[in-house]
Amino acid sequence: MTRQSHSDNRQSGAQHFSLPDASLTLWPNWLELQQSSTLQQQLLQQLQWSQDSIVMFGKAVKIPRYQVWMGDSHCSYRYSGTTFSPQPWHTQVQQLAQQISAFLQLPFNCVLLNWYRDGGQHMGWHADNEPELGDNPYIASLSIGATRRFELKHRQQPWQLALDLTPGSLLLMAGECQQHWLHRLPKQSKVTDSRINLTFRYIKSSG
Ligand SMILES: O=C(O)CCC(=O)C(=O)O
Ligand SMILES: [Fe+2]
Repeated sequence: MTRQSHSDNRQSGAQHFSLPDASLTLWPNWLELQQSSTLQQQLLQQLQWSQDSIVMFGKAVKIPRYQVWMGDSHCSYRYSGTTFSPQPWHTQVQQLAQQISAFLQLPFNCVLLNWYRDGGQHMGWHADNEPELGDNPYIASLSIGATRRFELKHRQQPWQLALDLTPGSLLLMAGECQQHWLHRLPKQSKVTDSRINLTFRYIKSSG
């Protein structure tokens, strides 16, 4: 009997969710646990995390998590009235982008990293539908650290879905997901461990 390598197992574990107006696929063990925890330590120590502010009702409010925007130099990103220039690629993160590109057969040139210190930190309902991402953007979301719930709800219909994003899981949101659905990472006050999520994206270069 031959032993399957980890990379062969990745694809076989795919879970596809057939939702109206969206395509969602989850690979629960895309990274091994040991790889996830090494990566988490590196990213926590080596990246310049910042707790940005956004303007809400005319007031600057700190967002309830820490972020890094990273990628190719043309990948600026406008979010709640502020433009973020990308930090240059961190070697490990760039390698991950290349591996995920090869695995999914899709190009990625930038990534938003979110660090949730504990279950009190969160992200509210939104869609990743910024114009620079183009029509029907595909987004690959890699999670490491604490398991957190990820929720989706349809914009017009009473349809909802909740997933547990475990460490090492890779979630692909594609199709018309960002147009018709919202997603969030709710507070989970019982969760005491921290989590990092990387959402790999593709921004076309203008001109
Ligand atoms: O932390 C997560 O799983 C969600 C992140 C997310 O939705 C985003 O970065 O746009
Ligand atoms: Fe998002």
